Amino acid sequence: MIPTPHINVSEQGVIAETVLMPGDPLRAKFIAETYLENPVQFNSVRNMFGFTGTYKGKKVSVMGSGMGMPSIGIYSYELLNFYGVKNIIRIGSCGAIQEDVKIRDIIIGMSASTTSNYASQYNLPGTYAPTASWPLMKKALTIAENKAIPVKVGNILSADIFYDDEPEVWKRWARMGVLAIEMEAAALYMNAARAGANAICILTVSDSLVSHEATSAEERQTSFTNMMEIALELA
Ligand SMILES: Nc1nc2c(nc(Br)n2[C@@H]2O[C@H](CO)[C@@H](O)[C@H]2O)c(=O)[nH]1
Repeated sequence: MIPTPHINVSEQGVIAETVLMPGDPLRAKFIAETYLENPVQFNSVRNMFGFTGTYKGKKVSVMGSGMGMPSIGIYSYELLNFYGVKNIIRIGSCGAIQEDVKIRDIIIGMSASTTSNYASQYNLPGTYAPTASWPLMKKALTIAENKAIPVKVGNILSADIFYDDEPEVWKRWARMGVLAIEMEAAALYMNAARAGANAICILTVSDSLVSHEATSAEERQTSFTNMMEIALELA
């Protein structure tokens, strides 16, 4: 059923089997123009830009996911179920909730706890654990090691709320060892698992709820070089 309601592509093969997904479509444009050879734009529906090009000769696509699980839930579902995408690599930003997780650190989400009800659609008789795909995790860690890029790997929280009415609620998640908060990974991991495909979430820490430090919006968009190198090599 293509084109899908949110991606205006009518042929298979226009979108690569591996798609990088930043939250911000402007960051997808920046990545395509900065890192890909011969990038071709394939989507502009609702300004959720998507591009396909090559990186070191490998075909790869990059497309914005939007903020929040409803948004990444729509785009990743269509990519995985209607466009033959096999691997989705979320590249994003997050807020640290551990003392030893500093701004600009790189985190890979081994699992994604969540406050979302996204899993309720599967009617499971228990608590599902949204988990990154091991083949992508193994390769990402090898790439990071070879490039001497330090990464922290662990449980992250995919929240539905950015401005929580109880501002200190993150401390309860921190007590459980959760490294950082973002708003997309859990839905991506569930969609990928349900589609028999692979997904991973590589994040740069752009703010800390512990130290109250934050990087500027400009820094968020352009200074994620290390994360990009891992993600592109992984693709
Ligand atoms: N809920 C939440 N999301 C965050 C935070 N820091 C960052 Br960057 N994010 C991510 O950035 C966007 C919100 O600014 C969302 O897409 C989240 O994934 C944070 O402290 N909390």
